[in-house]
Amino acid sequence: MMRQPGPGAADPDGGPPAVCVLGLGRVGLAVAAALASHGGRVCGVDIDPRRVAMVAGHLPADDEPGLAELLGQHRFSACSSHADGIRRTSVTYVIVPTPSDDRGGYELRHVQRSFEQIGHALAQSDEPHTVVLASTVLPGATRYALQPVLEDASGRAVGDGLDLCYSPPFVALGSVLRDFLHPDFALLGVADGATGREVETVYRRVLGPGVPIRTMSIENAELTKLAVNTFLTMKITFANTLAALCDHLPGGDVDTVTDAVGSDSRVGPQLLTGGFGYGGPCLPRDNAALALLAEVVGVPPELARATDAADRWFSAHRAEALVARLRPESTAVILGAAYKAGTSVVDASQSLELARVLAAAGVHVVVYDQRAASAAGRVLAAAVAAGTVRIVDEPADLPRSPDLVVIATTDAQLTDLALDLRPALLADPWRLVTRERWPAGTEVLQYGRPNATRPDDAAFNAVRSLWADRSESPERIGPGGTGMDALVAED
Ligand SMILES: NC(=O)C1=CN([C@@H]2O[C@H](COP(=O)(O)OP(=O)(O)OC[C@H]3O[C@@H](n4cnc5c(N)ncnc54)[C@H](O)[C@@H]3O)[C@@H](O)[C@H]2O)C=CC1
Ligand SMILES: O=C(O)[C@H]1O[C@H](OP(=O)(O)OP(=O)(O)OC[C@H]2O[C@@H](n3ccc(=O)[nH]c3=O)[C@H](O)[C@@H]2O)[C@H](O)[C@@H](O)[C@@H]1O
Repeated sequence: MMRQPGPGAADPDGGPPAVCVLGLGRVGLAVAAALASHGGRVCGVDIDPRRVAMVAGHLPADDEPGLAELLGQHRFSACSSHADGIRRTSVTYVIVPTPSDDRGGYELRHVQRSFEQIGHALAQSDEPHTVVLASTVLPGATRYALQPVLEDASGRAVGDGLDLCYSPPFVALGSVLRDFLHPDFALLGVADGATGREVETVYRRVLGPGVPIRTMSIENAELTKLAVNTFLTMKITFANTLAALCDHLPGGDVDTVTDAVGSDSRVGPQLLTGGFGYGGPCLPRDNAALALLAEVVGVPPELARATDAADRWFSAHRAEALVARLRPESTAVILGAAYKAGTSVVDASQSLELARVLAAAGVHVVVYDQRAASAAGRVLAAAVAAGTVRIVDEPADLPRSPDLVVIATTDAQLTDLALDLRPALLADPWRLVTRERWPAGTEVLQYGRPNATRPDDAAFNAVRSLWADRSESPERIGPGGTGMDALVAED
């Protein structure tokens, strides 16, 4: 094939390397905008024309803080042609979906397709190029499943003017720009010691001098990404375990405990808030992937599995407890449909799972979310069609004095709304309603604190039995009393 010289390698203004970002989704669009905001020329490419149109400001962008202001800047362009985007740049970031597969790993078909497209574009040029995978994958995938695709399609070998790196961002939805530009560290996996220089140059410019770049092998970087996410879920689940223990302790208060535990610098305070369990497009799937890797190489997978099993157990147990408090035909309002405050994303939302459980028990459920109502409607389409769940985005459409209100996310405006509704029972998993605001006539249930408005002697008795005559100790204290061991064993 005839190779054409590409204009890619150097920026015409003599600036930092020009970057192509393949995949302008929830993460890619903001990452591309962040790269362009710091002086580099960036060309985004997406197979979805609506995402391409967002870059020029022709369509409203995602509701990421700061993103709208960065669209339409002259250094940031987008197109639908992989060849155009790649040949005008010297570094290509790939941030396309890697959905979970039925074993718990990540599907690679979108990344493979992207690597083919990059390979075909690079086959036409002799210019040096660096390909950086940023999507979440299992350790080994980049080198063993994806590098051959790139080499076959380009007719070039990695190491010979073609660099391959793995560099996933640590960004949470709702703060992608901030997290990308100000991370605790940047993670850079390189094919061998001599590669990755172009990416380091990009990072040095974008991230500033204070951010360490952890450069390591591709496989170590793949594992590091997975390790951070799975460690975070373990931390959240640990906080939820403390919350469930505090439910049964006279005067228990999970925030007092986690504040103190988190102030130990070996532990740290972040993601140590007991609440509603973890959801979203990322965290719920990463333990399954780590467990799969562990199992395949013969390492105990139980730690990762137990985290997920405990998370599911807490959700199911909390939902059952609410169902037990309601009669069929009762009305329940769930405030917040997204997996966390500040986003319209409903993937693996704990709130929608609760809606399903309550509706299945015959409760009339109304879910409120200003941003996520339409996405929630798609997820709960069957229940909405059956008339068991109603989804609204206007406070005026909420029923007054329902039997139950649940404040599902930490969105500040939901607290006022919950109080206005004057429910009989108010479930406040995140303990957002301060005691002086508890409305008269409403029973308030806060996860991680004993039910102060209706003290439950049975819960305290469970603790007292620790010191009772062993013959009187209830079975539930013994192993298996919660059914958790069965859950782990089933996985
Ligand atoms: N959502 C999150 O908070 C985070 C996600 N990640 C990882 O980043 C990756 C992407 O995630 P999201 O941005 O959430 O996905 P997304 O689904 O929001 O966006 C992916 C984009 O890629 C585009 N695309 C698919 N195939 C393409 C191709 N061949 N060429 C060009 N564009 C293509 C799609 O049209 C879509 O716009 C996943 O691996 C995810 O695990 C990493 C950190 C955070
Ligand atoms: O790899 C990824 O995709 C990303 O996954 C998470 O980002 P995200 O899922 O957007 O959101 P988080 O803010 O971490 O929250 C995740 C879930 O944990 C819950 N959570 C969070 C904090 C906490 O203390 N307790 C708790 O239950 C939240 O409500 C939410 O459901 C990580 O925070 C990012 O660093 C990572 O890059």
